[in-house]
Amino acid sequence: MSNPVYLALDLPRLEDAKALATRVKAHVGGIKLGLEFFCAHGHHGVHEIAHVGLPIFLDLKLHDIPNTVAGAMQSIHVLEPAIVTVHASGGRAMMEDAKAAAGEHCKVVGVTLLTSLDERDLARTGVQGSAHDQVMRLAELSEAAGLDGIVCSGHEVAAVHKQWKHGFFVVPGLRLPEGKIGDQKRVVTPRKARDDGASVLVVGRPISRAEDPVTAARAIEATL
Ligand SMILES: O=c1ccn([C@@H]2O[C@H](COP(=O)(O)O)[C@@H](O)[C@H]2O)c(=O)[nH]1
Repeated sequence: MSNPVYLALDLPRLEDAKALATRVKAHVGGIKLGLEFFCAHGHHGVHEIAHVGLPIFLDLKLHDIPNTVAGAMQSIHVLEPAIVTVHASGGRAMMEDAKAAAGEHCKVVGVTLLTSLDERDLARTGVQGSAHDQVMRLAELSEAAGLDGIVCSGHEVAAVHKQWKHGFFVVPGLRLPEGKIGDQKRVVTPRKARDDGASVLVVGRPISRAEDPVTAARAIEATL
């Protein structure tokens, strides 16, 4: 079985990002490039990281009117990403158009509720009910729109997996028991997320900010 861990390269300097990806590449299954990286380094940066030889996950969390999101998907097509994210709250038409504009080999997944949010945050955005219900609702909408899967926390992945048998589930907000949680709120261990049905485990700072990133990546790998 291939390594489900994708390293989130949330680093401002391209040279540092390349060096880290090269160092840990034997212990992760892919590289996730998000907004911080893409805003700083764009297509050039993605090409540079692709030279490391691992699948690229573009976590751009697209969220706009359908025509604009479809245009953005077409613009990143040349980068041949394995996975791209859109916000499921962008609605069914937006997700349908995003999927239609994606390349044949690119999985499009819908972000349900960010792992940095909890029920209180959700209520402040005007959404009543539990985090669990919000994730289940947006998972259903993502499936109806033809997406490949969703992004959710490890708290919900077992329930989503039960409802969407062949879905592709990306789980960030992962920490070993002794790890610093930081700005994340809905957190589980990588092992629990995997056991509950996650397809991809996103790990950033527990590796990128570790004193020895190779040892940290190996320690996570050893738990799986
Ligand atoms: O709900 C979400 C969606 C995306 N992310 C991204 O995952 C990584 C997590 O980084 P850590 O350093 O391991 O906390 C980061 O790139 C986020 O943008 C998420 O955390 N939650």
